[in-house]
Amino acid sequence: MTPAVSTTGLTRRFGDFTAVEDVNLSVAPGQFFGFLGPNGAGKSTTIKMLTGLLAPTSGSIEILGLDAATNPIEVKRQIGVVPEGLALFGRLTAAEYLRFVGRMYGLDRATTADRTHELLDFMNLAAEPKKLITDFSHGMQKKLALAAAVIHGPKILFLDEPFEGVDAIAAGTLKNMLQRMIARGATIFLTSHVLEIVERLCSHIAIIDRGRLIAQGSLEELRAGTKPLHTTPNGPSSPQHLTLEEIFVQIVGTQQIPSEPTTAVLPPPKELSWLG
Ligand SMILES: Nc1ncnc2c1ncn2[C@@H]1O[C@H](COP(=O)(O)OP(=O)(O)OP(=O)(O)O)[C@@H](O)[C@H]1O
Repeated sequence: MTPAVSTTGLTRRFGDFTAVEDVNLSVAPGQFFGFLGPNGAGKSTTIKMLTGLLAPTSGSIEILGLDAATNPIEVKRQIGVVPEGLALFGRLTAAEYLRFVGRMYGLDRATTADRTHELLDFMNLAAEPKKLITDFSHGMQKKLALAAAVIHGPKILFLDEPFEGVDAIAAGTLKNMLQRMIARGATIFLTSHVLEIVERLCSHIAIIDRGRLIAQGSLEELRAGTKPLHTTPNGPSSPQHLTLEEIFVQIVGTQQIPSEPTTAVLPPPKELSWLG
């Protein structure tokens, strides 16, 4: 089966510093994929390259079998992105912003209006229609960024630290949306430095440390430590027979694994029939 995302020898240097080195990732369609690693490991740099925001120094990226370097427009049609900095337009209202994004993706006016309405409702952002995005809380901005990332019904969604600074209720709404997309066959690639988030949501995981991929596999394989973990040929020694937590503690060098916001409260299910 053609992978949803695959990279070969993906490398990014900033001057003399190598932020991402020889990363070979493979994400199958329909996977909820967690890209885990401590601060500064290279997660954002990798996701920026996967989404066309940053050019690799070397190596290649394929999205749904398309070479990302030679098919940038087609790739952008198939993906949605919530980047680290959210990249919203602060002087617009949420509805104005979603309408703008929908039209940018080539949706017709009626479809854009319908989806804008549905998404604002789903994300509980419909109560203050005149409020400017700049006056939104961080959690509201994250929800809006996710709404904008899915308005065109992408097959793959990339999220850089989607739960960072988000309260339990907003986190519940975000998770609800992501699980809905997975149920409809979409692929999700999220970065996090929080083991708990990745363990709870993701079916497959890769772990990056100091720019190098040190593990990749299904959650069960990595948790059990029964299957040798994938390592890059010249990478660090294979962390075999360790649980995911032990691997992560080894990387981060502390038992103080950051914890997720408290239990999520899911809003009642609503229909977003075009999603996924
Ligand atoms: N534009 C840049 N110029 C120079 N160095 C950079 C640049 N962008 C990232 N880096 C460096 O590359 C390394 C990886 O950064 P990156 O943001 O990818 O890490 P991360 O895993 O996403 O970390 P965090 O969890 O803290 O967001 C860091 O040492 C960072 O300082």
